[in-house]
Amino acid sequence: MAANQEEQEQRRRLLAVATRFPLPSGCRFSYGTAGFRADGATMAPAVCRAGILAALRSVKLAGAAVGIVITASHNPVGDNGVKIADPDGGMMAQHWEPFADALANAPDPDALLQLVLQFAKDEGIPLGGQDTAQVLLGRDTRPTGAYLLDAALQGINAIVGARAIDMGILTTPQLHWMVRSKNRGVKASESDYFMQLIGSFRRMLELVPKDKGGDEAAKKLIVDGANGIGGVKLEQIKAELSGLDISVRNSGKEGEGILNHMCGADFVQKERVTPHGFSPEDVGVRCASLDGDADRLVYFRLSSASDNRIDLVDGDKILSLFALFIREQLDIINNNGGQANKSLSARLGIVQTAYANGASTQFLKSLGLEVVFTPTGVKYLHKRALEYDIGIYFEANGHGTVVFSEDLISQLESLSNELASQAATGSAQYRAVMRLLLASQLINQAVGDALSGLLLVEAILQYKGWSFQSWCELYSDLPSRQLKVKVKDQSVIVTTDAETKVSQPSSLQELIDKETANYTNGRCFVRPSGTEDVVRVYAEASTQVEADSLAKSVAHHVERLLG
Ligand SMILES: CC(=O)N[C@H]1[C@@H](OP(=O)(O)O)O[C@H](CO)[C@@H](O)[C@@H]1O
Ligand SMILES: [Mg+2]
Repeated sequence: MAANQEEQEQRRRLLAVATRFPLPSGCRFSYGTAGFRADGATMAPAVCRAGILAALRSVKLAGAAVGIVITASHNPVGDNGVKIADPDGGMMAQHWEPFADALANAPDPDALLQLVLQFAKDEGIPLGGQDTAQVLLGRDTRPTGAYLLDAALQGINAIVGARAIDMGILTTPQLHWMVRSKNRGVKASESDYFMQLIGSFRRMLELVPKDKGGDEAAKKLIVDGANGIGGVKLEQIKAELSGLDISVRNSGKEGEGILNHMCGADFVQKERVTPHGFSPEDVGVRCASLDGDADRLVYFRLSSASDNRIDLVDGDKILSLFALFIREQLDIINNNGGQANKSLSARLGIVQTAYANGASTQFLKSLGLEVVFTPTGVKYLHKRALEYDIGIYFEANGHGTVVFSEDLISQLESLSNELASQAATGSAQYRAVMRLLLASQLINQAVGDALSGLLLVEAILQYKGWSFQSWCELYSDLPSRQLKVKVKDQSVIVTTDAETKVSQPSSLQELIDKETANYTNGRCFVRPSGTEDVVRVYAEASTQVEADSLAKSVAHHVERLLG
């Protein structure tokens, strides 16, 4: 096609697709903490436009694969959403979010066309060429998933030269992993993903010290699959996880229950009660809970047969376990009889948000670890973690992972080769090097992944010979309370210092300070949610009664000031 014809074709396609997916009146989409989310039945225009956006992103990045995930994570089953993964498997670069918002809210076909043409011109995106973009798509088990997949495909196909590849029904982290792998030129199918997880898990178990493993009861694990895709995938692979005896509840099977309803990681972490599908017979057994798209993981144990209380191990304690394990391996490697040529220089960093329990931060700092804070949302945490050789990040709600720098991986590889060539594969140092290399393969470095996180937790518990109880006892959580306040306009609240302080309205911060000063170990902050139409209030104090009371009084101020 001649250049002019290509341009005409590009215009025609954009106008046609925008005409097929008009924006319903009164709808306003915002790319929020984790993409666009709303009632699934209203999402098609936003998802179609996310398709256009993803294809443009791929053209901009010279045809590197970009991902689209259709999911609303832990939200109720009627909701759905869409988010875009960049070529490295992480979240879409934040400087494209204003364009994402503008595109999703373009009021009519002509406005949409002009917006795309202008943006392409400003960003230097060459439109109209052949084979210019590839977009991988995945969706969770929601009933609106197939319908929204079609909307996304139509959006992608509206960009001339773009190719859509439907990867099927997947966990969110699987799709992120596939995008990352494809762009690194390694095999990127679902079976490659499972092979990597299962293979590295098995090899980690082979490195468990002989006096630690072997306890049959410790192998028993019950997993709450939130009636979502995580349970389905775990059922598929659990027979191959030889060191573990897993049973899946809320597995997503027909008739077992509703997605995220009274179950799943968000429910367990926020409500702190036994999820649906568990019985008094499960008291004392180690349990894990995934969210609806399996990118969050928390652990718990039923405390007693007579009520529904649980002992919770949240993202902060998973992070602490990972940090201890990694630090221990680095210490073993570097404590090698002073052979400087065989040591590693690795900067280990921990990234948390203001929602991290204060006791976890104190614990990590007491180990001498560097702990930094970012605003809420994986896009911030992940980016910060990449600044270290090993960056570990977790949100308290269980979303997190570990990222390893390329440089550290090559240092580890050459150290392992060197030790192997000296017939030192039985040495403690070699085994520690291998544990780190295997952990870097087991953990999903693209994004937080409940399945890979769960396998790393299980491998570490076996390595340390720890029960759930020993893990729980790492430190005691400070009592905390989270509340949601509905206000007229949540965007009135502006925060600073990684969301720990309100800068506007300034009178609100003064009130928070005044209330907090009344409590021993009091800590409190408020911020507008990026996924729900609410203001969130978080409070911590020495007792539960005090944490509740601090949260309540601050919530009251928010209500009074913002209406
Ligand atoms: C307090 C809390 O749990 N906030 C969650 C929630 O964001 P909000 O912006 O707070 O609505 O959803 C995000 C996406 O899943 C997750 O990253 C974040 O941690
Ligand atoms: Mg999720």
